[in-house]
Amino acid sequence: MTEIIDGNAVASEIRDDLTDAIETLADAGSRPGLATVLMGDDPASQTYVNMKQRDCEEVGIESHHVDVDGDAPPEELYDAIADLNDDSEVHGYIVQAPVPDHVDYRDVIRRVDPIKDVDGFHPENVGRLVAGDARFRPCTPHGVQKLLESANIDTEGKDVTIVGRSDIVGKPLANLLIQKSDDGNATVTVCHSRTDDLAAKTRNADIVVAAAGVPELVDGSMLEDGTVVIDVGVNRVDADTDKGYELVGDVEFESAKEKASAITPVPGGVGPMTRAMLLYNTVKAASLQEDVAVDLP
Ligand SMILES: Nc1nc(=O)c2c([nH]1)NC[C@@H]1CN(c3ccc(C(=O)N[C@@H](CCC(=O)O)C(=O)O)cc3)C=[N+]21
Repeated sequence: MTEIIDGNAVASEIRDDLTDAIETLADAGSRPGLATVLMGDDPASQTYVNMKQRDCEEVGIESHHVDVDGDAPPEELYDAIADLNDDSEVHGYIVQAPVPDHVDYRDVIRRVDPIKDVDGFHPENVGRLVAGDARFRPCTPHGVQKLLESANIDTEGKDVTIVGRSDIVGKPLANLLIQKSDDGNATVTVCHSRTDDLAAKTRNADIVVAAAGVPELVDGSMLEDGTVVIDVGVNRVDADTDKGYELVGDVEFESAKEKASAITPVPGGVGPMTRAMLLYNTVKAASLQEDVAVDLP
């Protein structure tokens, strides 16, 4: 039987576990604050922002939001960032990607105060992670690690094939999984659009993480029996539904499920974990800035 890993359930447990830490902070007189910044009106980004606000409410994190006009000059976004860096009620914030084409996301990230960088994208935080001294683990890779842990899937000595080399998922996840630690110790292969014979790499894997942003790129024919399959893809494809679209992963679920020992669905897999780990990083940011020790799950 293939185990369907329930990301909504694991994310809900993490939110529960975070409430203790949030109470500890409240007792010390501070409430963690998370802000989202959205430049432009990408509909997917708007959905995520709304979901994050609901998550915050549920656990007792104060949520803030800043909209920047999609046609505004980059400086307007930089000003919003400077304001958030100065705002003592905001312990963490993220600038929703993608930003409009006339803005360079790297220039944006460099302006975020690293202690408030709950995405973990600032070069200082990337460097710390690579050096094995992560301050904020990027939310999606961290969520993948927590999902594996929740399903009792040990990564030690395992062959993990990551499909996708993004700065947000593939690269940081590869770095975390090769680290000498209980949630690392894996042998990692990172594949991408120029990889020769992708199927040979996925067939060799004990664990496949699909994070390429290509709908249904990985199917059952590319997997050996017993593989653990983690689907990071959240692709909106046009469909005849109420919303006019359907959410499709980077894995062809039905055929992959026939081979997998465990698999994450889309929706309801990695997505909710990404949001839960954002709350986690926000609590950690508040703990660091307020100098109040907390127990994190
Ligand atoms: N600075 C920045 N940080 C991010 O972390 C970031 C970003 N930009 N840009 C876009 C991606 C994507 N992302 C998702 C988060 C949650 C779900 C999620 O909760 N998905 C639900 C359902 C979503 C739905 O129904 O549309 C699920 O998979 O079950 C999906 C995708 C965060 N990202």
